Amino acid sequence: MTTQLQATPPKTLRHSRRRSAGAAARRPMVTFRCSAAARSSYGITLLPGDGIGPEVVDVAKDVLFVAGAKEGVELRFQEMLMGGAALDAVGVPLPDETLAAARASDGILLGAIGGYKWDNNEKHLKPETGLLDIRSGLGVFANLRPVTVFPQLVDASPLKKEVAEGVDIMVVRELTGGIYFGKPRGFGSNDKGEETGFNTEIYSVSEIDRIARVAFEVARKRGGKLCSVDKANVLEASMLWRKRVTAIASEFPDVELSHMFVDNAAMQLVRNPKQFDTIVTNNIFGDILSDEASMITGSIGMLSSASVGESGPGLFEPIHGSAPDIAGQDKANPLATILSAAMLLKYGLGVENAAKRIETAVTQTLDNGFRTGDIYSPGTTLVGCKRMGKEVLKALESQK
Ligand SMILES: NC(=O)C1=CN([C@@H]2O[C@H](COP(=O)(O)OP(=O)(O)OC[C@H]3O[C@@H](n4cnc5c(N)ncnc54)[C@H](O)[C@@H]3O)[C@@H](O)[C@H]2O)C=CC1
Ligand SMILES: CC(C)CC(=O)C(=O)O
Ligand SMILES: [Mg+2]
Repeated sequence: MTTQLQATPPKTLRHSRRRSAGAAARRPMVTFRCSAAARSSYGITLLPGDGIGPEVVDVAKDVLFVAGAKEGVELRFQEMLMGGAALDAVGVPLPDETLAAARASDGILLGAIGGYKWDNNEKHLKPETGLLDIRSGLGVFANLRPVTVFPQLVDASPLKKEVAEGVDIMVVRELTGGIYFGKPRGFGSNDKGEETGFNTEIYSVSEIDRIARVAFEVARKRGGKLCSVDKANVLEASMLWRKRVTAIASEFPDVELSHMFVDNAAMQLVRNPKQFDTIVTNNIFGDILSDEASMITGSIGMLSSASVGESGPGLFEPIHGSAPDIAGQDKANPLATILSAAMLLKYGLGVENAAKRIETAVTQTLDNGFRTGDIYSPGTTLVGCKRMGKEVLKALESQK
């Protein structure tokens, strides 16, 4: 299935202008939609990465291919090196060829990167640096992480049934700014000669405004409620964040905006997650809160994500890491990556019917009682990563 890719990537976000009068109406608005002309053939870059990454991508690739074919869409795959696998093969975590191939493709499906072997590498030779570089290299500043409790998995959640059931949150995480990218950063020493390590949390107005607009757009299409999570009681970067999110709210009078400090948000997600509809937050808070929120659904192995920018292909990946503790044992839950493939079809290519097919096949597989270890509960059938993939494929193939 691996072939050469064609260029002409679709735009995943586009700027448009409202036609009505008024200052707010004249401001550019980011619209979260695919603007690609419908085509029948797309090139997808696969970045399996490390640990369980290749296991889950292998499974999701087949599901993606079949879902596309069912809708008359041909998907051509090209696998590229990334993360520790790239370090071992060519000495860098993000080879130029990988970034070029990703940019020239129509969508990117990434597994996960990282592992003990590279943990003590210098910063520029860490798999994680490759991940940050591809996100910024593609300009995918908006990371959407849906937190959806499948009714079949309510018992897998560590929360009480009445707290977990029906939870449906979209976390919109800023992905290419903040403390993961801020300068100065590094190691130094203080006036006592003690070694120090430091990073910088920094956001500009334009970075906040664009992620806020995406989040308001997303909230508008969902339950109309947006909660902005920050630490504006302490951090200057958060004070600016809150000021700008509040200012952008005037462009979206139909969306109800609230603000919450991140420490409270972490607590509220466990106490009463159903109070949230859409959450917008910075890079590091979004990283941490989405891992926390994943457990409401039963497992981190259930959470997919879509990362999109103003133009160019989107990056689609499960929110989990390379899980070295279970790698190579066929224990990984591939559903987060399979659902990321569905997001690729929906947000990346605009082939919404194919995305729905995958979602239906996942639901069917859970209805049929198949569970990997992380979402297992008594009375269900314990399967490995490969078998789970086969069951999803079977459900997909049985669709008309
Ligand atoms: N996007 C990425 O590629 C990410 C990479 N990482 C990297 O991954 C490596 C491991 O990091 P950890 O902190 O252990 O986080 P992790 O997300 O890899 O694993 C945390 C725990 O969740 C379990 N888990 C994760 N995904 C699972 C799945 N699909 N099915 C079943 N169980 C699953 C793991 O077995 C582990 O017990 C590190 O090198 C880290 O830097 C971490 C997060 C994101
Ligand atoms: C490995 C980090 C760079 C990122 C991360 O944990 C994430 O994006 O979820
Ligand atoms: Mg993370």
